[in-house]
Amino acid sequence: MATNNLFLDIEGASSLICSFSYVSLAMNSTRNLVAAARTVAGRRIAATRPRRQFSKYWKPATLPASQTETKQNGIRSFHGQVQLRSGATEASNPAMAFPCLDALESKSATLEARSLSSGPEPSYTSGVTLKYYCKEPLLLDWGGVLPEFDIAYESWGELNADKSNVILLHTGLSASSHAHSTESNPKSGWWEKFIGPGGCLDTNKYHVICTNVIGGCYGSTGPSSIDPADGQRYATRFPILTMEDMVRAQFRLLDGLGIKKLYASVGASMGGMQSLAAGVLFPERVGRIASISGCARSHPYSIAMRHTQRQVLMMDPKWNRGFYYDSIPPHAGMKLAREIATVTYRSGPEWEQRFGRRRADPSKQPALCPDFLIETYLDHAGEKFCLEYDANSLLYVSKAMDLFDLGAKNQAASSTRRAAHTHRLETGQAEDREAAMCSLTLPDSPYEEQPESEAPADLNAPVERSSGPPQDLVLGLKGLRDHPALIMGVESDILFPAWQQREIAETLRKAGNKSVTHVELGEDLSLFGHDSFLLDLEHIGGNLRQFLG
Ligand SMILES: N[C@@H](CCO)C(=O)O
Repeated sequence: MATNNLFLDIEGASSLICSFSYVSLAMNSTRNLVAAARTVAGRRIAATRPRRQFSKYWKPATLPASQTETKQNGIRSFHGQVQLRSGATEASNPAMAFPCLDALESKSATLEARSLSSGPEPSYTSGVTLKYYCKEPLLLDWGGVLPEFDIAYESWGELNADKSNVILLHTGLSASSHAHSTESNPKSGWWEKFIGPGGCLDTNKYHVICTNVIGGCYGSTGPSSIDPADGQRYATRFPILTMEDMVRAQFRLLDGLGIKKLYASVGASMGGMQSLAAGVLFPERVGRIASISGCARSHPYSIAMRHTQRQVLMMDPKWNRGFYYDSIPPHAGMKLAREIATVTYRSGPEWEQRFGRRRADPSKQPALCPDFLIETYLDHAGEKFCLEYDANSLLYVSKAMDLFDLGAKNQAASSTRRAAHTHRLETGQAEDREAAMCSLTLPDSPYEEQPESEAPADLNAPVERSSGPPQDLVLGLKGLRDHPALIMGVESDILFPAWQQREIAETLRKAGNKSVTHVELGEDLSLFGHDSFLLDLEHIGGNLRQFLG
């Protein structure tokens, strides 16, 4: 039996009205309804009254006064109300209602019923796309292999005769290839206003291609795909990915389409990382680069923010170490992860203007569930996303972002690893499964705080600016010295802060690039933080249009 939507109302000292509804495939007898109500109520008040006390003291005083049954998609839901009488002394204060938790349980119940009646059915899909199937294996940077893979992609604008007008558009973390509406999928895309005839990505001139990244869940091969080796979903048997792996897969698509060189590689956020990586990996095949709100390597704060998202998700028991595809997806963990992510995507100043300190309903008592408008906004953002995107994709793609580092040392280490793994594949040596498994162990002793230096630090002292970008990055980006580059950032971005785009621009210049355009949008122009790239057509779009010519 599953239960949901419980509202508790303490009436006086001795009775409790328990409204309940639950979905069930079988249960409908009056006796069971009462039992359901008691179970539900007992669970809710367990925090203030241990359950055994509950069963001892709270007895049904009435049978359900009314009960209704609804049926949707073959799922039967029962709703009713029962009065329970208490024989216990009252606590000093009434127990609090938690509608936000009830809603979560309700969602679990609905999903459970759905999976029982119709089998698992992932809701993350963006509609019709083109698909490129690559039957050649893809060796990944950390030694994993995809024996074959699909790339979902969409395109807009005519491809010219010599295929020289292609713009490869890279997505942010959660976007699909659907950047703009198409004939087969007329829904608005995530850059609907940026792409089109005469637009920033002008489809009168350019053939724009956007792909879903490998590791994703919108048609490209990812953890929810079937492993051809055993016919089961990869789940967390999917190998660790890097940005460079995603870009290599995209270039396989370009090979398949006969496109030798891009007019431009364009992307924002994670796509801003990839637009640089494309140039670094395939300098001869990329004409120009636009990297918006991106970086040349992830910094610890952004890794930390993604770490917290992954942790809340992995702590959801429904995540089940990644093997949830036959069951209920970890929607609660996903919801929380998206709430944290949303905090990093927008900006304090925007929320100051938009929500201030307003509460959703100031006439009500403050609650521990979402209450301030900003809380209800985050709750909504989490709710919207939690079943749209595959949880394992979030883990893999976000980890790939953490691993991003275009510094020369990291590139060299990656090349060495790739050479060893290529040799293994070419000589047909079996993989050493032990070595390929994650052998990370927790440290024997917890992280220890380092002792403070003797002299007290002056926390208000101005931050010393280093004399220039790190040499490791300069060496790492030296292959881009001849590529015209647009590097754009937004002052209110806390996830990819503006200093990271300054760093890219300075690094490119130091590497000898004389065609770097660096634009930083101040708070007076763009208040939307990291997500400005999705919203600010005038400034983000305008500068991009100018750069592309
Ligand atoms: N809000 C964007 C930003 C991260 O790229 C996304 O979810 O994709």
